[in-house]
This record gives sequence, structure tokens and C-alpha cells, in this order.
Amino acid sequence: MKYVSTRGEAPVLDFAEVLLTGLARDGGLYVPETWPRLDETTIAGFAGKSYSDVALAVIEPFVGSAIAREDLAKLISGAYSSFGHPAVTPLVQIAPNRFVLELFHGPTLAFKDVAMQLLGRLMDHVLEARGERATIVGATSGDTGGAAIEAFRGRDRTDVFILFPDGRVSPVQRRQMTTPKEANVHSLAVSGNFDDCQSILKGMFNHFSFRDQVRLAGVNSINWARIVAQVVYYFVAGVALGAPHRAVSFTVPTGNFGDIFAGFVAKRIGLPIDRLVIATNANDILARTFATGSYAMAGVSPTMSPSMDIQISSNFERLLFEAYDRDGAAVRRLMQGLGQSGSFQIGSAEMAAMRSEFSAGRCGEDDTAATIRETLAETGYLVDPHTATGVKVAKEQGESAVPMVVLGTAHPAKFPDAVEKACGVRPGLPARLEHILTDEERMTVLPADQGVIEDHVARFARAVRQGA
Ligand SMILES: Cc1ncc(COP(=O)(O)O)c(C=O)c1O
Ligand SMILES: N[C@@H](CCOP(=O)(O)O)C(=O)O
Repeated sequence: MKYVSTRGEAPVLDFAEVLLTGLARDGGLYVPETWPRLDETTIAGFAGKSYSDVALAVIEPFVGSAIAREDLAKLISGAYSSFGHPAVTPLVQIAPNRFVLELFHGPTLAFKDVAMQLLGRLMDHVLEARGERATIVGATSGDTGGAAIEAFRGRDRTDVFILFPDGRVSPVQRRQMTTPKEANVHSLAVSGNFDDCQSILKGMFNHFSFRDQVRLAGVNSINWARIVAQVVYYFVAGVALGAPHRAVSFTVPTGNFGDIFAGFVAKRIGLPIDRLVIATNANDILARTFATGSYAMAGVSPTMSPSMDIQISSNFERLLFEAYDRDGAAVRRLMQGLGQSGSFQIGSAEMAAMRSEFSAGRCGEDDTAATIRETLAETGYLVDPHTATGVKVAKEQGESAVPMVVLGTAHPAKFPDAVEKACGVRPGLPARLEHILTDEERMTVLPADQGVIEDHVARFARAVRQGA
């Protein structure tokens, strides 16, 4: 399997290279050169299989010959053995024909673990085979950082630096990043918002001498391996609800567009998905884009679902690439417009193509709190504020014969203050995580300045090539 950049000007790479590359050298994101296809018999055969077996069947076509099948199988089963539920991602019914897919049974209680636990093992495997070391830098609005640190802590071939917006993540999210003691973990509190962190990260990838000097690798969903690991649970849920003989819809709490893009990939490769519904919080750039056809930045406000406080929704570029019939030059022009004026206009044919598969809705702060409260009162089920945005937007889609699955992206215990304020119930952390509430924290506060952050990374990263 080969991968091409959404901006059409970067080298074509295989899976192992894409895994270690992160952002393409033309600033674009890697996507498969062609979409593999899982036929109906294969998908029907997933019924009753373990999560790891389904994962192997879904992921293998994207890996191709880059990793031997037996090795891939071992890495996958190792990744999912750390989950706290035997089904890995169980489905819970909350209303007739409406379900929550619980993606938060991994070590850090957010959906990021599903991909990150595999990514850590894949990277280690490839680096070991090559005798190399890498410096991972990630940007987080709250959950990616903790999941990445958990997946890479103590690993010998990687140092991990996580940029998070100082004061804009929940205390539990922050402590998951700042309490690990391993020497290869570096939590950097940046004076800015998530978009600042993400654009500094992209700037580091576009600064080639620095990138090569530290052997920079990425763990955000700009890394294709993150997306492909997230495709699996769409199949698991779809098959549990009757696919391939019956279509299923999904509503996805959305920020960086990685999770819902994984749903799009699941559909491309054969899962019968009816609608993919984007749920935003008050930072509703994607809902506005679907309403108007114009992607226009308008400032980010802090919300009780901080992980979705995002304006520059990186993976939307991957969808634009598909909507524009894989025309890298067209995507380059749109992204230049975004850089220059903070907005771009999507063509009407392309917008129509996207609207034929996606819907979008917004859930503001009051609605998020009301949804947490009402869902608990009506069903006895406690949702976190991110999942609540999905529950509300899914409800707005109305009754349908097609089952609707809301992705449950985080455990409510990651946001105890917001949940308690909304419904009076304070969710507690599982006993295995309680220690983070009292462990000593370790972080470095840095300004939102690419040069300062690069200097810090170069000083502490073990992969630095002297004189490079
Ligand atoms: C709990 C939670 N829900 C939803 C999202 C949004 O997911 P995505 O960025 O893949 O759209 C995130 C962050 O990514 C998150 O951490
Ligand atoms: N919500 C995310 C933001 C980064 O998203 P990613 O999927 O690109 O890593 C977070 O929790 O950090």
C-alpha cells in the first residue's frame, strides 16, 4: 500500500514511512493512494469475532507488506489486552434504535487510547527494525496528550513532548500528562489555545532542518496510523447492529475531524453507513461550514468539552481532497486561503458531495449540560460533556429505521466538575487512576513560540543528530 499527500507534492511513501513521517513534507496529510475494499462476506464474517481479529482484518490492507502479518497480529492483540472491557468498545443502548459506542475503556479513559495503544507498539516495532530513535511531538486539547504519554512512557526509542494549552484542559487531563515520572516524557504547558499548539507543531514539521535534526514524528491524527486504527470500531459497532445486511449511522463529537474521517474511511472500504453526523460544541466551525459552504475562523471559546475547542480541524483537509477528486493543487489553494485570510469557500459541487454523506449540528454549553442531566434522568446513563454533544445532535436527526450510534469519546470521570455541575453526580476515577490526583506534577511552561519550543525539544531529545 502506498500513500500520497493531500497537497500532491510530497514523496509517495509506504505504511512504515508514513507512520514515522507525520505531516507530509508539502504540508499535506497522507492518505492511501487507492482505497482497499472489504467485501460483504468478509464483513459478515466479523460477527462473533474478537476485537483484535476484526482489527487485523481491517488494518492489514492499509499496512501491506510494511509489517509481517504475524507481527501485526501480535502488536494488535498486545494493544487491546490493556483495555478494561472484554469487548474493548462495547455498545450501550440509550433509546430505541440509539446507542452509545463506549470508546473509553483504555488506560486514559478516552477514545484516543484505541489508536494510541497500537501506535506506540507499531512505532516501536518499526524503529527497532531500523535501529532508529525518534522524537515525538504532539499537540493536545486534552486527551491525545495523556493517551500518547501512556502509550510511549518508558519506551527506549522515543522521547515524547506534548504541547497543551495552559489552563484549558481539565485537571484530570492535565494530571494524566504531568504525573508520569519517566525521563522520556515531557509535558509542555503552552500559553495559548489548542490551535496555537497545533500550528506550532505543523511549523516544526515544516522546518525541515529541525525536523531532520531531531527525527521528528507525530502522534496526532495527522498521522495516518491513528486514523486507520479508529476505522476498526466502526466495523465492530456496525456488524453488531446488522451490517453488512443493514446500514448504520454514526454521530461523532468532532474537533480535529480525525474520528469522523475514520468513519468516512470505514464507509469507503465497504461498511454500509447511511449518515455520518458531525457534532460540534460551541466552537462550531464545522457546523457553520456545512450550513454555509464557507470555512471561516471566528475565535475559540473555552467550553466544558475542552477537547473539542478547535478551529483548525486538520483532518477536514483529507475530506476536501476526496471531495475535490484528489486534486492536490485545489487543496493547496484552499489551505493557502486559510493561512492568508482565515477562511476559504468550498465549491458548490464539492459541498454537495460532502452533504450527501455528512450532516452537522451544534451543541452549545447550556444544551450540553441539559443533555447530561436529561440523559441521566431518562436512561440512567451518565455521559461526559463531549459525548453529550453527540447525544444531543443525534437526537435532532429524528426517528429513523437506521440505528444511530453516538461515539462515546470520553469517560465522565475525566470531567467531574462539569458533570457534577450539570447533573449533581460526581463521577469518580477508577481506583487504578486515583493516584494521579495526589502525585507530584512535572511540566514546563513555555510561550506559544515555535523557536523557544524547538530549542527546548532539541535540548532534551535523545534522537538529536549532532551537527545536523
Ligand atoms: C473526548 C473527545 N471527544 C471528541 C474529540 C474530537 O475528536 P476529533 O478531534 O477526532 O474530531 C476529542 C479530541 O480529539 C476528544 O478528546
Ligand atoms: N481533541 C484532541 C485534539 C487533537 O486531536 P488529534 O486526534 O489530532 O490528536 C485532543 O484531545 O488532544
